[in-house]
Amino acid sequence: MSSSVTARASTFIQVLRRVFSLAAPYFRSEEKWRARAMLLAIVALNLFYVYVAVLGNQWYGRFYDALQNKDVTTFWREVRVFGWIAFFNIAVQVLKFYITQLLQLRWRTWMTRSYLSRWMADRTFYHLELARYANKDGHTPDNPDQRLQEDMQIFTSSTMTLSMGLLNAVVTLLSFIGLLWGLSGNFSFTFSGTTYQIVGAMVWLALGYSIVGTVVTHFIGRPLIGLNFKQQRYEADFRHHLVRVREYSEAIALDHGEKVERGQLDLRFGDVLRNYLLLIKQQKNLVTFTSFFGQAAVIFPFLVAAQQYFGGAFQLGHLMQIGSAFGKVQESLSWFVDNYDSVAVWRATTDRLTSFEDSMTAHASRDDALQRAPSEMLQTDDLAVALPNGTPLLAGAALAVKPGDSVLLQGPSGSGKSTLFRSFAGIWPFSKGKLQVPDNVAFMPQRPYVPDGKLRDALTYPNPASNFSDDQLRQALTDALLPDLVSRLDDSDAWSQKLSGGEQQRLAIARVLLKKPAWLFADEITSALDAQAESVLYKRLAATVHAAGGAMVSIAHRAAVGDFHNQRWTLVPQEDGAAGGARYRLNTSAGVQPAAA
Ligand SMILES: Nc1ncnc2c1ncn2[C@@H]1O[C@H](COP(=O)(O)OP(=O)(O)OP(=O)(O)O)[C@@H](O)[C@H]1O
Repeated sequence: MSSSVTARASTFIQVLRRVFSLAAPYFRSEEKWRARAMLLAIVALNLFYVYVAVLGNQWYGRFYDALQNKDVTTFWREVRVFGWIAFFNIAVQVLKFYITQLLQLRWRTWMTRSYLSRWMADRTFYHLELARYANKDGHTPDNPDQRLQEDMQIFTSSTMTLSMGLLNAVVTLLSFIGLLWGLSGNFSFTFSGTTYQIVGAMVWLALGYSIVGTVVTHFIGRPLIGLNFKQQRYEADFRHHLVRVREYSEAIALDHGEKVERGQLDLRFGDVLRNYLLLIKQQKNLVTFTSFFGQAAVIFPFLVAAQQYFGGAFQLGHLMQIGSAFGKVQESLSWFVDNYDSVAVWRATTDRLTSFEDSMTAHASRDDALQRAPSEMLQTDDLAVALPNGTPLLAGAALAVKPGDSVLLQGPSGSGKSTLFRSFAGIWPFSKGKLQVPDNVAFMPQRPYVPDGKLRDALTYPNPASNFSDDQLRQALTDALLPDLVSRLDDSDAWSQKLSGGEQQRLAIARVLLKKPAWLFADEITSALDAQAESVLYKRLAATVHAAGGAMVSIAHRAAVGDFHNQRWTLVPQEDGAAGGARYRLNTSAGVQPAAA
């Protein structure tokens, strides 16, 4: 029993630590003075709110006594006093609400921006995705979009609401417990002929009542934490799949994949529903208990004090004061009971944000096994490339590309050509060895990213369109064999959906012709183009990089592409157990045998 209590206490401390490490950075940030001032104001308003409640309780005594004594003068005076109490009550509530909301909003803004910066920095967003597919153990966070959007909103608002609620409860308890102690007098009862007296009986009763309530609530509500955690995850998975259907709408429609997608959506929505049902059932039990607990608390103090009241021990005002003070003490002691559901959601959110935070921190402090150095040429030494699950793909590669070269990289599908490019680009974290890379490099992936919006922005991505003149933009489109788009620079559209595959490839080539990099790594950039366009564009690209004093390395399956290159590297399958255990070895000695190779 005691070991389980110790374990719970240490879990509770861990949760508090997590909350602190998530919350503290904002209050230490460049906005700290404003944030602390607002927090202080909210605390002060909360304290004042409790003070107004104490005044309200005293007012109860005077007002009901005036009613009982039929004292009209006091009655009207107390009505005026009530007006003031109500005025302060309302004013404090409004101010409290407004400042709390503002602080929440600022906090969320700061936190979201800071997490976004970290997520987008150092390719964290890409590496976390790679890690997630590599580790199916659930340690890497799912749905970062949800963490950045929904979880941050819940965390900041719940942390404020719950912490201020708790503060309110503690201060209310401290203020009213003394009051209740004074009001409750001694409670006496006779048992086996002996009369016992309990000092401050009402306080002890409120305490006992609330402790029982808290324990029972915790017992009934504990599964809610895990269920809420899962609920947020299932909702995010469902939303994510909907977004994928939207993104790949055309491919799905062409494949007649509606039925499969519908099945997948039903599956994910099924998870949402099943878990939600469990949540509802658990919440129903909790609501049943907390409602009973709340209702019983209304009548409980009157039942206890009735005997003394009818015996003439005190007046109606005193009885009403006892009822109200008992209510306040019990309410504050039952803070946990009333907020169990919110605490469960808040804790699940805290866990999700902590795991996101941890994986970003781990990513930032990782050791890069690939040593990169700047150079005039591309050179690798003992380069090893593996898959995210650790399977070696390529080992011991020693490569060199000098300015003026143009290299064609070939090999079976899935042999690791694109992954080798990812290593050259420094984005593949599963690479080892030494790599020297020149600057002024452009990498062209198999599937170019074409953002929605104005065509000029898509053309210059990721640089601002204002870096280039309209003439330059038009020339690049013409050179990339996209004359029809020349007049549409200011048109806004979903270009990734509207442009054909070949047009998107030509748009990516136009980007390169515009930026004029010295080094170019091109991955299947003309696979959707006809032979004539392929020939024209490769020649233009080679001329661009060579004019800038660099070189070009291309991946292409089509043998004809060999005509535009003077060297060939080939990925050749290795025997099992060959050096490094890698699946492929890179043969760089083959010359280019045009077309027929
Ligand atoms: N993010 C990833 N997670 C797990 N495996 C991956 C990932 N990316 C690539 N791979 C695997 O690495 C291997 C090499 O992939 P890569 O895309 O480099 O091949 P490729 O030679 O360029 O193929 P293709 O000619 O078909 O484009 C493949 O087996 C692929 O499944």
